[in-house]
Amino acid sequence: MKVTPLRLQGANILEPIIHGDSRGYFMESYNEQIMHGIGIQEHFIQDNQSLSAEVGVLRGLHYQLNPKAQTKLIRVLTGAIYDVIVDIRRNSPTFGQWVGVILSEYNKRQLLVPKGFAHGFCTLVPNTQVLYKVDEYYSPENDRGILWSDPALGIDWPTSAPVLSDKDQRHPLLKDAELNF
Ligand SMILES: Cc1cn([C@H]2C[C@H](O)[C@@H](COP(=O)(O)OP(=O)(O)O[C@H]3O[C@H](C)C(=O)[C@H](O)[C@H]3O)O2)c(=O)[nH]c1=O
Repeated sequence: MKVTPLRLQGANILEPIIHGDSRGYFMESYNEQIMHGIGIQEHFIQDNQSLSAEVGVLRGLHYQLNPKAQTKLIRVLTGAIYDVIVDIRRNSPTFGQWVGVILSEYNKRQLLVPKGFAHGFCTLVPNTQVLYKVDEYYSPENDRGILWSDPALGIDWPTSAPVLSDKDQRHPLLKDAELNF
């Protein structure tokens, strides 16, 4: 497993070992012992999966408040996404800063998103399926969001006219968001 720290403290790109042969490939997409060996001690308790049919579907920016804040381990099964995380830890020196990475079925990269980050992605190809592990259960009462197009964030999304859920069209700006990290 190759680990590449991102410039926002605690966020990492993980690249598993791919065992290719004439049939295709095999990889251990998740191994708790290896995760613990590289310092990722979280115990993931829920797996999520989403399918986005179109290019330009944007889901986010989402997070759960403490005490139900989630660490997320994200990967793409089919297709490709531009995956974005935003540091929303009030005392962080990188508060309000974001990083974007491409995760795809081809690069098989995984993104570890620590608690205290808002997360969102935009699909780059049709029929993109995203899988992700979380270490806290879904908590609708603690589910919050930040507007994808918040000018204070200036996220360089691959489209200026994404396909959004009604909910994702109505999130507050970061300056107005409820935070407790
Ligand atoms: C997150 C979640 C949702 N749901 C239900 C709630 C809704 O009835 C339906 C769709 O939920 P939502 O529109 O929040 O799904 P996404 O827009 O894909 O949001 C997710 O994708 C972004 C990128 C994230 O980072 C979040 O983890 C997650 O919120 O699934 C559940 O039953 N369990 C869950 O864990």
